Amino acid sequence: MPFSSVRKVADADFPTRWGHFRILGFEGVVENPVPCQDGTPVPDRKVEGAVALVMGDIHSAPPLVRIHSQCLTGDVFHSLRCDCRLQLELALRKITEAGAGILLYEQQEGRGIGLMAKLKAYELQDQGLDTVEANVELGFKADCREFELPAAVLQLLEVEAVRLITNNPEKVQAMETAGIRVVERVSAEVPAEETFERYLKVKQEKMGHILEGV
Ligand SMILES: Nc1nc2c(ncn2[C@@H]2O[C@H](COP(=O)(O)OP(=O)(O)OP(=O)(O)O)[C@@H](O)[C@H]2O)c(=O)[nH]1
Ligand SMILES: [Zn+2]
Repeated sequence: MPFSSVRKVADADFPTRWGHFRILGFEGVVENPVPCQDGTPVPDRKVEGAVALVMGDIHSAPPLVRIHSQCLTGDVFHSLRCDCRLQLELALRKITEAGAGILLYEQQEGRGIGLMAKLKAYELQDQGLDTVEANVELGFKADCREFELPAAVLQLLEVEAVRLITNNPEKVQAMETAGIRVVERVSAEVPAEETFERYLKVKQEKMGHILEGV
């Protein structure tokens, strides 16, 4: 389900607490998106946005790249139900230390089910279901994300090979399928807090995440 058009809509200066980036905005059209929830009709096409924080020379060698999926609860409120915020910080630190890299922030909140559905999934998790079972109970797949837009953004940035910061082998596979060579997987593992230990265990056991300390 290719993007018929991906275009850069903005490119601006972006100082952060970690280091000095440029912030780029991209927009793409997904043709025939795959349905994610049982019984819910999907439009023929939808417009999606993604943000890239870019630092340094990203062309003379495969750059560090983090594809971070939106997690309002973690990224904004520093939730300790999940490891997202800590992973975001880890990635920004690694890129800054390397002096070069790309953080792609894509907007498939809640592994693509959306914010309200994710909050409903949290309710179900409070009743004992795990992160996968809760999605399924709500009629969703365990993971509804598609990574064509991040891959297309990398192609637009003329980046063909990357060192991908992730614990998720499916993300590596998704990049390779979309034509981005992953020359190295760089671990995105963060120290487990008690509040999200079980969540990590489920990601390891049911979603195949590579986690050494869990
Ligand atoms: N549906 C759902 N989404 C969640 C839950 N907890 C976190 N998320 C979302 O999960 C996404 C991040 O995916 P993860 O499974 O944590 O990690 P990943 O991106 O697959 O892999 P890494 O690259 O290793 O981080 C974000 O969009 C979060 O909003 C949950 O309990 N239910
Ligand atoms: Zn999260």
